[in-house]
Formats: sequence, C-alpha cells, structure tokens
Amino acid sequence: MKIALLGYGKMGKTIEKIALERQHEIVLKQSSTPIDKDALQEADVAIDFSIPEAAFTNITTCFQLGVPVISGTTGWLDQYEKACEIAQKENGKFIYASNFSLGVNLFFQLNAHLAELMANFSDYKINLEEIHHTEKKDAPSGTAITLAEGIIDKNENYSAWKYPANKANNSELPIEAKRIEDVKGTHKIAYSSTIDDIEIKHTAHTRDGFALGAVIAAEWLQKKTKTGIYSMKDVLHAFTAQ
Ligand SMILES: NC(=O)C1=CN([C@@H]2O[C@H](COP(=O)(O)OP(=O)(O)OC[C@H]3O[C@@H](n4cnc5c(N)ncnc54)[C@H](O)[C@@H]3O)[C@@H](O)[C@H]2O)C=CC1
Ligand SMILES: O=C(O)C1=N[C@H](C(=O)O)C[C@H](O)C1
Repeated sequence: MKIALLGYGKMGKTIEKIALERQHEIVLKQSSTPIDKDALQEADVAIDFSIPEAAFTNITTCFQLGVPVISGTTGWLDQYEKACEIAQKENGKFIYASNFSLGVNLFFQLNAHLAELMANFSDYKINLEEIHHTEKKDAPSGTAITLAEGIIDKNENYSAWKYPANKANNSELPIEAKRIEDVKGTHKIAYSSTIDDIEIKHTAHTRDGFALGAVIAAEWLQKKTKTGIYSMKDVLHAFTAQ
C-alpha cells in the first residue's frame, strides 16, 4: 500500500517505522503547507497526524483528490462535522479517532461499562486526569474528551465536561491536564467518595500502539469498497471477527 504521511513529527516517524515493517511504501512525508498534491494523488491512503491548524485542510484536500484518509490529529474537532459533510459530498473515505491504540479502544469500552455501573451512585464524584509530554499543543487531550463523552452518555448527573477542572460546577465533569516531559499518554478516571475510591487507568509506554492502530485502520479503509465515514469501532469489529 502506498501511504502519504501528512505530518512527519513524532507520530509520522513512528507510523513510517510500523508501515515499513508491514511492507508498505511511503510516497509523501509532508511537514508544512502547501501540500504536494502530485505526490498525494499517488497514495492509496493518507495518514494525517499533523497540527490542529492544518488537519481540516489536509483532510479535505484528500477528499477532493479521492484519497482515503485516516486522521489522528486532535484539537480541530470544531470542524469535524464540516469535514464529514465534504467527505459525503466528494464520496470520500474517512476515519478519525482521538486514539488509535488497541489498548485505549478497550479502555473506552471499560470506561463506558464502569460509567453505566456507577450511574446511580451519586455519592461518587468523578475526576478525569490526562498526562502528556510538554510539546503537546492541545488540552485537554482528544482521548480525555472521548472518555468524558463516554461517561456523560451513561451518567445523567453530568451534562458536559469542563476544562480546567477547577472551573467545573456540580453538573460538569472536571478534566485535569498535566504536562510532564516525555510522557506518551496517561488517562485516569477516578470515582471518589468519602468512603472509598475506584480508579481505572491506561498508560501508553511508547507511541507504537497509536501508530500500529493507525496503520491497521489505513489497511482496513483502503480495502473497504463502500465510501463513507467510519470509526475505530468498525475497524476493531472487523479485526476481532476474523
Ligand atoms: N489519535 C491518536 O492515536 C494520536 C493522536 N496524536 C495527535 O497527533 C498529532 C501529532 O502528534 P505528534 O506527532 O506528537 O506531534 P509533532 O509536533 O511531533 O508533529 C506534528 C508535525 O506536523 C507538522 N506540520 C505542521 N504543519 C503541517 C501541515 N500543514 N501539513 C502537514 N504537517 C504539518 C509539523 O512540522 C510536525 O512535524 C497531535 O494532534 C496529537 O495530539 C498523537 C498520538 C496518538
Ligand atoms: O499528543 C499526543 O501525544 C497524544 N495525543 C492524543 C490525544 O490528544 O488524546 C492521543 C495520545 O494520548 C497521545
């Protein structure tokens, strides 16, 4: 498979390593604007791990050129619906995920299950904490937002999430974001009462898990004959059903 890398930073380089191990070819390593459209058009699939300001243009350029696109860039989701409209109009193929790692996608399910279990125990207050490296541009992390949405979906005591955490009122789920050198990505959800605490936590040790998930999603999307907007749930469903 010929892959265009839109974003060739920490994640772009890790994806390159995993893609080459899986016998794919990299036809474009894009680190700035303007996009090299000739090279992009050669690709079977584009993988965007860039910056919040560039993601929308990168992704919609792929739709216009008929190149399926995987995006892991976070911090641009105010434009997600608009990107999906363009994808539909251009018959594009698209997957966005705030986190492509298998472990985190399992953790999303665990989070939803725990949220459902705890929904009627209002003595427990929830705190969501994410920790990332100091170079990260956005806060809270995309993964923390997905986790918060997973809890709000199941627990009527919360109607929205709030960052920074100290500004949250009683009906807002507080998200705390910490920045510590070289941390790849840690997410913890704590249910605390005066009697006890219940916590679940995911810790990424390397970026390989994110990159492998993105390459597997790209392989899946490239083979998909039907155009449309898909998710990591679709990819993992097909993967585990094999
Ligand atoms: N969904 C997931 O599983 C994961 C998502 N991420 C997200 O991926 C993004 C990238 O993360 P890192 O690689 O750690 O950041 P990074 O800062 O190391 O790399 C970003 C790269 O994008 C480049 N860039 C700037 N403008 C561009 C443009 N117009 N087109 C293409 N590239 C451009 C920069 O030169 C830089 O090399 C972030 O939004 C991060 O939150 C990171 C890890 C996992
Ligand atoms: O910027 C990162 O590094 C990461 N970003 C993603 C996010 O914002 O959730 C995923 C992962 O936690 C690493």
